[in-house]
Amino acid sequence: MDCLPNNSDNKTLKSLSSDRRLDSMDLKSNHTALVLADPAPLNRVSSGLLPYSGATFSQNLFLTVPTMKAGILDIRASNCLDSMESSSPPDKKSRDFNNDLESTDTDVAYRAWLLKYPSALASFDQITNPAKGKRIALFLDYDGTLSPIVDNPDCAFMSNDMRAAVKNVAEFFPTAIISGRSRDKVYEFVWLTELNYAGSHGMDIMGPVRQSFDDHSNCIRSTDNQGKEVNLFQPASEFLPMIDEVFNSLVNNTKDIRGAKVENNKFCVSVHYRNVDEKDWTVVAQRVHDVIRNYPRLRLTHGRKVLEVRPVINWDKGKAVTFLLESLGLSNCEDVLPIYVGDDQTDEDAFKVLREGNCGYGILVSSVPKESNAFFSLKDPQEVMEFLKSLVVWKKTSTL
Ligand SMILES: O=P(O)(O)OC[C@H]1O[C@H](O[C@H]2O[C@H](CO)[C@@H](O)[C@H](O)[C@H]2O)[C@H](O)[C@@H](O)[C@@H]1O
Repeated sequence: MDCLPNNSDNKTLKSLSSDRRLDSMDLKSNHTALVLADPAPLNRVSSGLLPYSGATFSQNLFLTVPTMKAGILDIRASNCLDSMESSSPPDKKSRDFNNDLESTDTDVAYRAWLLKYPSALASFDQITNPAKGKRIALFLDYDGTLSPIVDNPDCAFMSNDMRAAVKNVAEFFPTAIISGRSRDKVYEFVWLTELNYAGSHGMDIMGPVRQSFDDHSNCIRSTDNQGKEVNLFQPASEFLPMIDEVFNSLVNNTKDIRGAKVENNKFCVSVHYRNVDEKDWTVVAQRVHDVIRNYPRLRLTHGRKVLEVRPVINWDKGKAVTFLLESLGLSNCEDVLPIYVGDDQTDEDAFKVLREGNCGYGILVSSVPKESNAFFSLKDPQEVMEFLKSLVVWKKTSTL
């Protein structure tokens, strides 16, 4: 693993950052266009942001998913330009291509977008005023939120400054990390015992012991790294052997594709194509399709240059937020203001829960205009850090 040590600072991380490229590519598979790219910025999205659409929730944990026609993988992301500038700065090719006029256009579009999703820094009072007399509960995504996006997923370290900011904020507010990564992996990156962790897009939650959860199916007692008794909620535990099997098949099926990387996130699998030559993206999609077509109980979603294979269950980051609020005894909206900060498509489920519950705020981390269920925005992880620091200052000086 060609990674720098865990204490690498932001400058070093920036040098590891990936190139911004034109990412759109239509992959024709029978009648349906397969498109691999980062989720599209606003001006490039035509309809539904969800890559695999058509799934509906049934009453229980399982999703009802329409049968996939053989040979058709319905990934409905639109053609898009990967312009997540904060995490994927332009490479030389793009810089040459982009002239000053385009930058100005981008700035104008971003400023216009900020009217709809105001900066959480500029609107700090708007966020904290309703929090007076309430407890703020903080939920943080990891990749692209606490650490910049880099080429090698094993090297997505957070800076020491960010770690200190998260540690400080967690002293004042109950704080949880909710990541697509396995819980163990995200803990290895964050390395703070003061937090609660949910891995595998919320399908692996470690939280405080709650007697009331003892009868909850899929909730067991366990111990954390410090030997403290905790509750472990793993709603997809029965999928573990299937996920391992699929992981091995995906590794096997993609091993000849230069740059492709398959990551085992315990209850889901990520297939990264960030480092794959664009001309081979079709092959990546086809190989993933070839594997998962044999598993009707698995579905495919789409993140930042990553295809995510996950169980068809009625569980996501939004459900994880609700579960954690309950676990932490913070589910009364009258007394609690939850704030969720995230950058990815999977974070939209959490933004939606807060928006629809009229309880708390989603903050989208993005340097490009994107449609979102969040209320506010922050440009990049650097701004996330400033926001966390501001919360601490506000709490220390607040008299309420
Ligand atoms: O929910 P998150 O904590 O945001 O995790 C989502 C995925 O993040 C990681 O992939 C992304 O970040 C990598 C490192 O910067 C980058 O190389 C990759 O292109 C991104 O998609 C992680 O590796 C995945 O397993 C997570 O599902």
